[in-house]
Amino acid sequence: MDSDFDFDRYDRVRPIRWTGDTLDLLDQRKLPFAVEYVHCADYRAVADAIANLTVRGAPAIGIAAAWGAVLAANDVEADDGRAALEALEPRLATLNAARPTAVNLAWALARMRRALLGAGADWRRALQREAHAIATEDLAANRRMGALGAALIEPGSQVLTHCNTGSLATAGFGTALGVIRAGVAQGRIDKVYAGETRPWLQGARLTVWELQQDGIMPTLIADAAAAHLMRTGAVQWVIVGADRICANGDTANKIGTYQLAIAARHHGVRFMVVAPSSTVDLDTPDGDAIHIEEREPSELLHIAGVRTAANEIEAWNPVFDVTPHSLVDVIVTEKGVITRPDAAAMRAAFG
Ligand SMILES: CSC[C@H]1O[C@H](OP(=O)(O)O)[C@H](O)[C@@H]1O
Repeated sequence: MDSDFDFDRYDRVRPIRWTGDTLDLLDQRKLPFAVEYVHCADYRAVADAIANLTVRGAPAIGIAAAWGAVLAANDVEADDGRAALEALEPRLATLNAARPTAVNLAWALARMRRALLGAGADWRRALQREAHAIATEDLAANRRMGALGAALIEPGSQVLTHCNTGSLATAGFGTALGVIRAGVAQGRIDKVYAGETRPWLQGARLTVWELQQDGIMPTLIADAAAAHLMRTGAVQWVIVGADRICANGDTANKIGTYQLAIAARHHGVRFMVVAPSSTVDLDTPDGDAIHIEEREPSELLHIAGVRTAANEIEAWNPVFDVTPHSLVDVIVTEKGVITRPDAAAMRAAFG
């Protein structure tokens, strides 16, 4: 992106703040009508905040877990990093178990383990440095992806996005929403449609609010309106994030992404997945191997605490789905753009 790109104008939200003693997390359960922070003083509070979606978004939960590992060390005495890791391992496992689908949790905690194994008596500083590096690298990756993804979008385009993949889901700027921010700033994107993203409403509550902070006014649509919108010819790209990208290019993302990809292919709308390389998991061969998180049915049966479905019924609430690589036109990471992703292309890019 041009050196004069005004990131400050297009990146005003920070969901994660390390104070030196606590991890302060913007409570995304209360947005857009309340801006409140939860102050986590120990690793259990961080694990709970990840599990209950106080903080959410694949890169953001990895960053939160990294700072959770720093908090976990507060009452640990050890002569070096290896001894500290032995004492910390059960706590890292608690953090890792908070949510299963996004690989970024495991990736971030693996980096924290490596930092400890290489540390001597200064292992606490090594942990803090690593957590800070993970967040700093994520922000830089997002800004790089913004430039790479926006360059693929023809001026005058209109796009559809799903869920929230912005500053709220990352260290800042966002993944798919970072591409959209950059595309708007460069005059390539004229209109942004945002899917509401039931049942947790990340689109209606988070993406719309986040873009408003930047002065970008999206158009909200019901998830069920997406295929009809594509049929009208109104959008040229569907741009989404990812929680795990497999060795063959299959991607797990927010529930509803798979049907967007099917509709996009049927209507000749191009489909872009944007995620940092920390979301790429070459150890997972394909989408069938991904653990899809299922959350409480109550999240589907209520909106804002008000029951919206008939009483005494069953509900099934998977919160991710898998889009096969064959339906993805491009994957954008900070390392580059992969066109028509498949196992060979993933090996060439990341192997
Ligand atoms: C850049 S965020 C990636 C990903 O995370 C979101 O899921 P959740 O809100 O449940 O954490 C969504 O799938 C985004 O696309």
